[in-house]
Amino acid sequence: MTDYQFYQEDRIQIARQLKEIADNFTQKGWLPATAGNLSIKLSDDPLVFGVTASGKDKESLQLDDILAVDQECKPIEPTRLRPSAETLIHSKIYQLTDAGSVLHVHTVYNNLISELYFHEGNVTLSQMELIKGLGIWEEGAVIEVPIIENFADIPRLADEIGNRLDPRVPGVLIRKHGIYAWGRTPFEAKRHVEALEFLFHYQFLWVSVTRNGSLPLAVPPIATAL
Ligand SMILES: CSCCC(=O)C(=O)COP(=O)(O)O
Ligand SMILES: [Zn+2]
Repeated sequence: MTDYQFYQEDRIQIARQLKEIADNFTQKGWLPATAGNLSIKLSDDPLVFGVTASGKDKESLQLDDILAVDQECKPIEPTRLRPSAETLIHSKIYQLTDAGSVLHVHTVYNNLISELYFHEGNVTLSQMELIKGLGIWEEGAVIEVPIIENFADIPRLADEIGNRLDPRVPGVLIRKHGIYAWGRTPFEAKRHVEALEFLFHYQFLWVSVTRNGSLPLAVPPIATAL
């Protein structure tokens, strides 16, 4: 039996976990138009991880839409699937952090925030209870989420993400593209995506309220008690 065959059982397991996460994010509208890619690490040394195939509709992800790749993003065995075009970013994050899972989603609020704060290089989020969802429990915590230019050249984009990672913050924004977030487990990575998305949504609405003196028209009115 080759080393790679040895991963077989784990690969079925991680395909199920990735599908569960994709289905959940789909309900939230976070994987539109085939956007997004998701991965779970199978082995540290050598680095091997399961990642979604490129161009698949992540809103109806199938278990066989996931393939296992090595550190260079090469499939570990013959397959008709192409790994996500952004697999190099996953590999970079696995190499530089203790991530066991890396998740990437495109949302309207992460795109808005990435453009609103791009020229500052990061978005500062402070004194929000949901910062604890990132595993940061100090009172009055202030964090800065890096914002990277959306380079079309993926090796350049991956290098830039690697250069800007903040070890305390499990996520980076790519300008008018989306977010990469990660965690030691798929559950933790999902929690980090959800916490960051909540914080971006809040931040955008808060800035809209305070800059314009009113809520944006698109915000539904606050429900009144019956
Ligand atoms: C239609 S989304 C453009 C590509 C992208 O940003 C993305 O997240 C999906 O790429 P993949 O190769 O992983 O399908
Ligand atoms: Zn993307």
